[in-house]
Amino acid sequence: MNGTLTNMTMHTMTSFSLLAPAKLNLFLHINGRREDGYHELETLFTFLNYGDQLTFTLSETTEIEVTGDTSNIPLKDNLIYKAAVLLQKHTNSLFGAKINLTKILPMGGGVGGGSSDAASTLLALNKLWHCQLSLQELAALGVQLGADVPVFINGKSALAQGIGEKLVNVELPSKWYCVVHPSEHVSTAKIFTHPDLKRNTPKLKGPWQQQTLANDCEPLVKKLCPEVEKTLQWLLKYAPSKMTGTGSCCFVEFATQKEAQHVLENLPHNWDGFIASSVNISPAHTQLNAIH
Ligand SMILES: C[C@](O)(CO)[C@H](O)COP(=O)(O)OP(=O)(O)OC[C@H]1O[C@@H](n2ccc(N)nc2=O)[C@H](O)[C@@H]1O
Ligand SMILES: Nc1ncnc2c1ncn2[C@@H]1O[C@H](COP(=O)(O)OP(=O)(O)OP(=O)(O)O)[C@@H](O)[C@H]1O
Repeated sequence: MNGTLTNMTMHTMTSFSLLAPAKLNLFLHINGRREDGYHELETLFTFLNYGDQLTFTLSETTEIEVTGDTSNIPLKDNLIYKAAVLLQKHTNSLFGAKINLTKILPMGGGVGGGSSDAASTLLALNKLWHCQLSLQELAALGVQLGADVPVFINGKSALAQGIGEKLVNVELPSKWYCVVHPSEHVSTAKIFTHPDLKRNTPKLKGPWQQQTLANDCEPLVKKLCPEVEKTLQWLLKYAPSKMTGTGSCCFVEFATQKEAQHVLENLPHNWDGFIASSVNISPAHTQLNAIH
C-alpha cells in the first residue's frame, strides 16, 4: 500500500485552497533587449494580500480538470492547466487533480494574475502529489510558463534582475494600496515589441532606495492608452501615481487603510479598483506552510 492514494489520504490533506496573490512592480527599469527578444530588466516586486482563489483536490486518475471562472481561456492555454501538466510530466506523477478557480484579479492588468495562478498551482500540486521539488526546481519549471512565475514561487518581496527571474529578497515596510484597473487592455507582448519602448536605462549602481525609480513602460503605455494616462492623472490628486508591469493597472501607496479606502470611495463610478495591503511573504506560502 505504500505510496498509494489510499495510504496517503489517511495521513495528509487531499483538498485545500490557496490564494494566488497579486504583485505590484514598485519600479520597472528596462536595461536592454536580449537576442531571444526578452528584455533585461530590474524591478521591485511586492505581494498584495489580495488575489485569485484556487482549490486543489487530489484525483485518483491522472486527469487534470480546471473548473470555475475559466470560460474565456481555452483549457490548453490556461496557465493553471499548463503548470499542472508541466509538473506532472516532470515528476512522472501518477496523480491528477481537480482545480477550481475563483478569478478576482483583472486579466492582463499587470498584477500578474496568470503567473500567480501558475505558481500557486505548482506549489499546491508539489504538496498534494508529494513531489518534494525544492522552490528552486519549481521556479525553474515556472519560468517556462512566464517571466513572472519565479517570484511567486520564491514567495518573498524581491528585487529582480535578468528577465525577472534572478531574485534578491528584500524587506519592505507594509503599505496600503489603491489599485485602479482602467477598462483598456494592454498586451505585454505589444509593449515589449514596440519600437518606442525605452530600453536603455542603466543598471542600478548602489542601493535602489537611494535612486530615482520609474516604470519605463509608463510613457509608452500612456501614449498608447489614453485611459491609463487619465487614471494616472486622476490618482495624482491623492498621491504619486504609478503603473504596474506593462499596465494597465495604476496604483497609489499609503501608510493606512483609511487613506486607500478614501481613494476607492471617490473613484468615478464606471472605474474598477480595489484596495489591499502589501506583505513580504506571499499569502500562498503562508497558507501552504499551515497545511500538514
Ligand atoms: C513586465 C512584467 O510584468 C514585470 O513584472 C513581467 O516581466 C512580464 O511577465 P510575464 O507576463 O510572466 O511575461 P511572459 O509571459 O514571459 O512574456 C510576455 C511577453 O513579454 C515579453 N517579455 C517578458 C518579460 C521580459 N523580461 N521581457 C520581455 O520581453 C515576452 O517576450 C513576451 O512577449
Ligand atoms: N489562469 C489565468 N489567469 C489569467 N490569465 C491567464 C490564465 N491563463 C492564461 N492566461 C492568459 O495570460 C494573459 C496574461 O495574464 P495575466 O493576468 O497574468 O497578465 P498580467 O497581469 O498583465 O501579468 P504580467 O504583469 O505578468 O504581464 C491573459 O491575457 C490570458 O490570456
